Amino acid sequence: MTLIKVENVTKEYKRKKSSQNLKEELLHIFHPKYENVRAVDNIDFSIEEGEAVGYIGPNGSGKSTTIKMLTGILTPTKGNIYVNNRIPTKERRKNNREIGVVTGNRSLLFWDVPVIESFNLLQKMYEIPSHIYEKNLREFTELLELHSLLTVPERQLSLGQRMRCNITAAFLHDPKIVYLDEPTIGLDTKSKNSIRNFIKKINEEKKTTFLITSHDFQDIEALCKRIIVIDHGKIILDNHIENVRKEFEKYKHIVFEVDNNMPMKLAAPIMNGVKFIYNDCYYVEVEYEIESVEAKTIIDLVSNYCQIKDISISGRDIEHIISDILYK
Ligand SMILES: Nc1ncnc2c1ncn2[C@@H]1O[C@H](COP(=O)(O)OP(=O)(O)OP(=O)(O)O)[C@@H](O)[C@H]1O
Repeated sequence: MTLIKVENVTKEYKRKKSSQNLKEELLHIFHPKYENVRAVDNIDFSIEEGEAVGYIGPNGSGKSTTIKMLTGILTPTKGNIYVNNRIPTKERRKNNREIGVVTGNRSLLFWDVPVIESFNLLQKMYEIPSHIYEKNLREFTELLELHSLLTVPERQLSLGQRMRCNITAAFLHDPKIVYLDEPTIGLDTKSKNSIRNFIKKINEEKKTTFLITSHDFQDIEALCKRIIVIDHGKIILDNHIENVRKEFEKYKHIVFEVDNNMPMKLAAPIMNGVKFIYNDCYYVEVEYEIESVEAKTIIDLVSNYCQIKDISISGRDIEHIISDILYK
């Protein structure tokens, strides 16, 4: 079932025009001039129930604007958005009950009261039946290790602790869809892993649908099978990560563990599509173009010069592939 449908959506902001000189600046105080900024430009996509989709793009490409339209905070300038068959801006209250939103820079908790009090207030706001609330609270406290944090006010929590509590707050009412805007920004590896494991579990067990923006590609690779890439407000790619890898991956690396000190770079013949990246007494690293050379050819070549003890072959990570698509 399609849960999110975005059809030919454009969003323009009105922004005060900046002036070039003091005279113009003074004139603008009395007669301000405005210009339109097109943050999202005729985008189209749909997301099925239970999918976890990575929404990726450089700073200012239109990700947050899209999420704000999906949550009903902003109205599209053009086009249609349907979330669970509703127009979010027209049925905001109903929409709000079915979604959760987590952003790295806005909190769902009250600053000065113990975390558990914030959770209790959310239960009342969302009218969560007691048995569901208590079950979720118990489960999430366990998964995100919140036991010692529940009695502490938000202002006394570290960034990672605050994010774990915010994630809990966003999931207490069993939302159908969760928008995660930079959920692991500024966190250490342990906190990132704990949040990723939690999201993965909820996605798998409750079939919750996720749209995730993150500049950390490890979040995207850990959580999403599909990515949508937006640049200057336009969608430039919408595909499964594995398909993107297959389509755009041009090079692979082979690292050989060897047991002699042959200067490969000098000894091996120069081959088209093959580059010696590194070699010392123990390791040789080769980059090869997958279209023109086979891994076997390189293995045979290296084995002519060295005793090979171990081999590992790796592709380029998705971050580099996307960066090539965006910037080349
Ligand atoms: N309230 C606003 N008024 C005017 N322009 C805005 C407003 N909000 C965003 N913009 C502009 O719209 C464009 C898209 O911004 P948006 O915040 O959606 O990008 P983003 O992809 O979320 O960026 P980031 O990765 O930095 O969070 C930018 O050019 C931004 O300057």
